[in-house]
Amino acid sequence: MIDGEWRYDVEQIQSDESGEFERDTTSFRDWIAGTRRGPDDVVTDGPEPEAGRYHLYVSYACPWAHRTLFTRAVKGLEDAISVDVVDPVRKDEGWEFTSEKEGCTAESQYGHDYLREIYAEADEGYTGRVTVPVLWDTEEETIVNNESEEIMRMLDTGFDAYAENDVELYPEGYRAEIDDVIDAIYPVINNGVYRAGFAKSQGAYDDAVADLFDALDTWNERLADQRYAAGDRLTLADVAMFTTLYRFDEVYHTHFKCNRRQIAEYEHLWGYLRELCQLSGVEATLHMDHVKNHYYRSHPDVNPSNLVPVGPDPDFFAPHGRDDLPGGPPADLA
Ligand SMILES: N[C@@H](CCC(=O)N[C@@H](CS)C(=O)NCC(=O)O)C(=O)O
Repeated sequence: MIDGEWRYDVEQIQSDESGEFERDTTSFRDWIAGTRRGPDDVVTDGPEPEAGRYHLYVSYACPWAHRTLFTRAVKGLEDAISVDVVDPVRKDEGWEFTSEKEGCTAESQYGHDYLREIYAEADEGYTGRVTVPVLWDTEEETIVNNESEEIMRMLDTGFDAYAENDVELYPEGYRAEIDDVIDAIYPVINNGVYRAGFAKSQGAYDDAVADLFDALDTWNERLADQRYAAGDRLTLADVAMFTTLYRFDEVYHTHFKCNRRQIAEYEHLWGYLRELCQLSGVEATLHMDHVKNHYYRSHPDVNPSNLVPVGPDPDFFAPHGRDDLPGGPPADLA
């Protein structure tokens, strides 16, 4: 979108001169009062946390949006924060609301047909990409924030008064480690799969794949005797890791050519992924049909046939075998 106008001529996949995928930075970056940005950084101004005031726009397909849904689910914030779900397939008009399709909803605030209209509600001269997730403030009628890493922190740290579950994902004593893990895995794992899949040169692809599998090898070893990404407790670091691992074998391995190994071939990463899928509330956030339909049918440059592969159909609900490791899930999620 440029100056509030939807543009059809913008490159879907942006890259630099070496062929390396370049992700735009997001532009709505406000914070809700009382939430925690970092170990020593509690937000003092901004809109107040309230039940029923904030609304999420998500795609079930998107790993970034999935972070916000996962956080909302494990905290038990479903009644406090409402959600609209876009059509998984993104075509020329961008993210669309098609309530007749399985798992999709109408746009509940204004009855809009496209997510870009929500961006225009927030800023009629908006210039930038129209991405999910979006955290919407129904009182101020604007976008609070459209950066998943920040939204998950806000949902975790600002809404305990309205949460059904006693789950803290950014607990004292773990915060520096959580931040380190989130920062470390972003370029090589979370964005690493995109760097591989959207590379426009062999060199950029080779570098991305090498970084990605080096990181997965390291994490597989680390998770052999460590239950979660930042230690013995479930934290935001796991949320960040999870949404990429969940899509890996079905999508990134094939569609993004991250095919040195599948997650199912890594004993500890695979058990870890299964354990997270099996936490109470998480299954409702898993929509592999949306995931596969989105990736294989929304990137004509990468998959011109638009065909969606049948497999490999991993069994995320097979026993995970991690109960003997120190630590474990919060009681409300066991
Ligand atoms: N940095 C953002 C990235 C969000 C993002 O790129 N979302 C994708 C879907 S997976 C999107 O909406 N892409 C639309 C586009 O780039 O035009 C975040 O973490 O929230």
